[in-house]
Amino acid sequence: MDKLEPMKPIDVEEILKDLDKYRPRRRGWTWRKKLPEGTKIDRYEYYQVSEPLKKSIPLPAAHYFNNIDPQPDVVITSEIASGRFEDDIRRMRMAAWHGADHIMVIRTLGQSHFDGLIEGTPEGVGGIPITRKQVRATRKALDLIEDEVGRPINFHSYVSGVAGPEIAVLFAEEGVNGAHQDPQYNVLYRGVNPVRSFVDAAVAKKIMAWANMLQIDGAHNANASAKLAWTVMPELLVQHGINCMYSVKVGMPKENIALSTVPPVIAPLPEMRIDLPYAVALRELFQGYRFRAQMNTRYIESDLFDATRAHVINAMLSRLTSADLQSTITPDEGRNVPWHINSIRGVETAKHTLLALDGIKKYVKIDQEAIREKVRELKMRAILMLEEIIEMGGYFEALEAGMFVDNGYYPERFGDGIARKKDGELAAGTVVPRDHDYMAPVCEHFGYNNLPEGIEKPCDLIGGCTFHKPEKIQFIDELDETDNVNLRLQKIKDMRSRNVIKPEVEWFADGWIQLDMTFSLPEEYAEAAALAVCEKLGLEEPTIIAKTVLHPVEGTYIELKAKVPFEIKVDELELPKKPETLPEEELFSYVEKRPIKVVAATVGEDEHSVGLREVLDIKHGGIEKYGIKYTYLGTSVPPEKLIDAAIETGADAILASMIITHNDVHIRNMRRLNELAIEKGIRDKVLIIVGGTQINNDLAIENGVDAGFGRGTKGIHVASFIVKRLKEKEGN
Ligand SMILES: Cc1ncc(COP(=O)(O)O)c(/C=N/CCC[C@H](N)C(=O)O)c1O
Repeated sequence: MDKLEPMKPIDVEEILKDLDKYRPRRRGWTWRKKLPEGTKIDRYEYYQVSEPLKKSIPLPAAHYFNNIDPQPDVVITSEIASGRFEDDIRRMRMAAWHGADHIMVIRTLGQSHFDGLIEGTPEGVGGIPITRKQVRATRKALDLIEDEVGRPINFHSYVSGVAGPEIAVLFAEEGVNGAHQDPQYNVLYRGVNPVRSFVDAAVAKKIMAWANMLQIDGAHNANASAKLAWTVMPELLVQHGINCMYSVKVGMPKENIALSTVPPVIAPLPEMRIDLPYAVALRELFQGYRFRAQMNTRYIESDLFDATRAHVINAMLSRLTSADLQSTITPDEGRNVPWHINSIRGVETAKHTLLALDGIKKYVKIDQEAIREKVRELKMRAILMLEEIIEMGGYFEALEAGMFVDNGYYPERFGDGIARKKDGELAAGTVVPRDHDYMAPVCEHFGYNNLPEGIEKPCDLIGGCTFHKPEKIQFIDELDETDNVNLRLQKIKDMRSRNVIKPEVEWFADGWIQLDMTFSLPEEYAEAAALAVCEKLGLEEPTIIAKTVLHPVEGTYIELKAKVPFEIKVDELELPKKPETLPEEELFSYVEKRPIKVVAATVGEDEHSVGLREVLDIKHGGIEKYGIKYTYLGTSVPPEKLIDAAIETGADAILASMIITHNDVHIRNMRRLNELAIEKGIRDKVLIIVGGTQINNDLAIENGVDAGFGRGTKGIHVASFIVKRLKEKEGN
């Protein structure tokens, strides 16, 4: 398959075909192609955008502006890790269409403790088992997806754990474009021996540098682990410094070294006043490096709205300072492994906020004087901490003394840091000094290597290594016949062959749905009541995933997930009838011969007019475009007035917009219009057409009018209906 069928799901079996022969089309990271300042998109000016996509899904409000879908200059990450790569691939396509060009896959739980590579396609827990087959299939799928959207997509995972160097080689061989690599992560959060971690990191970083991979460091983990994250701000600067310098010393170019920066706090703290000086200090200290911004997972609760607000603030911080990547931790990380919808919501939030703040620095500047003192203080604290680390004898000694992730605001110390023994922890004593005659005939190998004189590259000694002779790569297909993608695809094939479907949240037809409900009960009763509702609905495994106390006794909002016990037969689905439209030429010529007049208004106490104006005005392709003349009476017009106007103007049709449906007021207004037209003796002379977001044709006809148009109605739909009816009544 050399390209995706536009309106067909990705065929995973096609992806898996000839995987042993697949070679990555490129190596290394790709940045977005920035457009010049003042670039016009439609009639609007932008200052921080990049080349547009060929295919994409714009933001919800784009349809007001000719459906433009500007792409910010900043790379946007979608973090995907359902545990099944065949479903991850589908979500990657969704995310790419919404504007993500950096796909990051979390690894299955504990992969950092596997001391070798794993093979095949087992299902993961909390993330995907990174294996050669999974990496290759995913990169091959991303090739197709990037061709479909028209922009390179960066595939990213993690080089850590006791098999870090092996993972780095795998990624370099398979064209992975970016990876987290920070030895401090191994030490502090995976309990790997410090010396082993740093030696492995040097080996891995050299390979990543050769593959031109972007590196993200692990500083964010400190303020995602500390009890009070703002207190580790000085340490974050130190951690970034350690990993940056170590990476430069190994030979990594600065433009490939991204500092992973997440804001230390969140509301109810005055987050911008605390986070902004930190963000400014970081960018001043690390000029020339890259910045990967990300909201702080530390504070993500299960409230999607709160997580989204945090996300907006973080992207705003990026625009007020600078960012090269904006990572979108899915807002649901606080409640379950990311679901499709929440991965997409995360990408939309980043894109929306970055566009909303496009060029904001033209009007809003940081008052460098006002912020100077705070920035200076943070730098001083970090420098003092570095000096003390040196006095303690260096990094490993400071580590043993528990200097890191201590909750004291340095130099304050609480003594609750994470201490790791230089000669202890996982894989202690496994670093063996290289003998004088040590020689490894492989390329990009860090450190002492007693190579013979005159060879062009080390692997010439063995006729090529896997970096220069990829045909030497050993591709293993599957090792576990009970846990692999072929078995999982069986279920998908079976359902597709029977043309049945189930709802899903992360895996194909996994059966899960999300419900929310509100009870006028205190929270514990509301939770019990919500579960009871699910039981009565016959749903399985109802589980509460979030709740909001609206008031201790007045009300509680509950969100649940539950499984549906049935399948839906796709063939039996009744698709809503699309409003028929006549060819535009036919509309123009009919109205030219037979002039049409309408009266239009938003009836009742309804002030919404945008939708109706779109249906009327030539600017939006409204009925005016076809020569139909309209008299617009405005908003909150009583039905009586609309009928009188129809009589005065001899209108052929009445267009009544009804957005408010509270207490069925829209239904009462429909019936009223019909009754009044009958009373005034014009019912057979005038078409009554109603419209609104909650309106549908059946409802309209049931309540005595001639047609009802819902969300997304355009002028051509209404013009076609009027002309069709007049033709039926008066002949051609
Ligand atoms: C420097 C480093 N190395 C390895 C791993 C992963 O390591 P394991 O495979 O889980 O052992 C991590 C993970 N960070 C948390 C998730 C990513 C976050 N959502 C982010 O986008 O930054 C890490 O930070």
